Amino acid sequence: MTEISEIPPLLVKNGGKTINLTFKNDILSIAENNISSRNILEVKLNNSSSNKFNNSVSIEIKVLVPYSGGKRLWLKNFIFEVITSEQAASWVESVRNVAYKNSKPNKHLKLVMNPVSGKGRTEKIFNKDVKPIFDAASCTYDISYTERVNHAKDLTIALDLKNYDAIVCIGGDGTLNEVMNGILSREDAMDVKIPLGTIPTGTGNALNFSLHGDGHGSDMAHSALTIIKGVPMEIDMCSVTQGDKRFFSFLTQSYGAVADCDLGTENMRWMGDIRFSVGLVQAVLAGRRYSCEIAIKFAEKDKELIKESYKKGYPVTTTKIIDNNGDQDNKNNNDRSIMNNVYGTVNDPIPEDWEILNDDLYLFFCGKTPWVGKGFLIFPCALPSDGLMDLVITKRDAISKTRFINILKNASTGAHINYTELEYYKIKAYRLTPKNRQDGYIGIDGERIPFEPFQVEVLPRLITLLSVDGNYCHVNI
Ligand SMILES: Nc1ncnc2c1ncn2[C@@H]1O[C@H](COP(=O)(O)OP(=O)(O)OP(=O)(O)O)[C@@H](O)[C@H]1O
Repeated sequence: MTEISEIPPLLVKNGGKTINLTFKNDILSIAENNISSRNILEVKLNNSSSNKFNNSVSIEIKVLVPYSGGKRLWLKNFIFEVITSEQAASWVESVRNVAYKNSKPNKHLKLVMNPVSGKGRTEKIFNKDVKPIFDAASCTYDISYTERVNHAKDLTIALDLKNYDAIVCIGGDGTLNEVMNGILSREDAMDVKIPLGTIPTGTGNALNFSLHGDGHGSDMAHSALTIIKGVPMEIDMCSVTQGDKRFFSFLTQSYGAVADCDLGTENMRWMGDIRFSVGLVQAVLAGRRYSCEIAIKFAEKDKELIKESYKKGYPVTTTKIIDNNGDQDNKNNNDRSIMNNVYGTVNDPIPEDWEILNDDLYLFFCGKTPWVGKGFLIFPCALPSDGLMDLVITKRDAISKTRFINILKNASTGAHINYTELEYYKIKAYRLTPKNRQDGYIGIDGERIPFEPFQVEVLPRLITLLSVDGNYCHVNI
């Protein structure tokens, strides 16, 4: 806003009156709401033969105006007849410079569209809610439609990236996961800097909630705006090994009640978001026993320290948070050649300094993003590139079923982590070996993987996203 106030006022005609057009007064009063430079999509001078003013020059401003309590944005065009066209030309230039101070104007985008994501209305949603905003910002694009599982990954591997300013996934988190795995499977993976954006037409859209918070996470206009005006943000990726396979996760790995409710409720998709809550209660009441051995390389065990560090901005230099084993190098090293696992794979012996837990659990949930769905802020201290994963564990013998469900209800605000029965850690790596059952659910970024041991570690800053301000949406903990 400070930059906007630096733009001098411009005399224009509006409704027969001559007014001083400034962003602080006139545009704001017309829009009856606050407009920041981020919301200005395009401003240009027109010869009035093409609009309602005769033989004069007009100024046209396309902005996204907040409405509905600021939760939604509405695309509006304002047109004013200008008094002096020379003065107007320099005014337009100033506004453009402010509006695109931190981002490239007129981006050319690669859109990867999953037509079956969410309720299968992806293209309709795009055409109605997103395309007009991209057009208003003079963004151009070409679209590839995914036709099968892993198609987004294959498309990304084959993509000529130099043609684009960003890759935009129009779908859910599964589509994003495939595109990220596609980038990291390319021969030039270590040199790829192209940022990813997301239009949340999936069912969960965890990344978009993490970028924009609960209020704006499912809003198409906010998401489009972040693609147009967003700031690059590097994120860590979790390298997962299972059997002889290796792949990447950017959101979560889950075992226990949350995995069952996420993956075991495909038949309830018609319910939308509610299916997760219904599934969770079902899974817990069914009294399933989630036994496993977990070997963990801890970084920080003290919940209060984790919260304090988050408030101050990770990473902090407490003696506890920093461990060695070459990891410190990893964390501070900008060299993206660190695609190799520091801790080997699930087929190697467990490193000696890892701690082993053998417990029956309700929940094992590990992740890199604060929100894992609307109203589900399970990892409030998660950060995009602290080189660590956040881990939530609840042991069966520590808590009753109803208490567990009640604590998880508090995950809408992140307050669940204040309950002593819920363990919250920062970790570097772990191996989970399911026990006592032949089959069950293990979820990686919300997709099911075989019910077999798997190992995960964090590799720093491998993918770049477009974000609102270079961080995930701030959480008040
Ligand atoms: N044409 C297609 N037909 C069938 N499956 C597809 C097709 N295109 C993509 N897929 C698969 O659809 C799966 C789900 O996609 P996506 O995650 O984007 O949507 P979602 O499941 O609705 O959202 P979320 O993951 O946020 O819950 C992906 O794993 C992808 O492989």
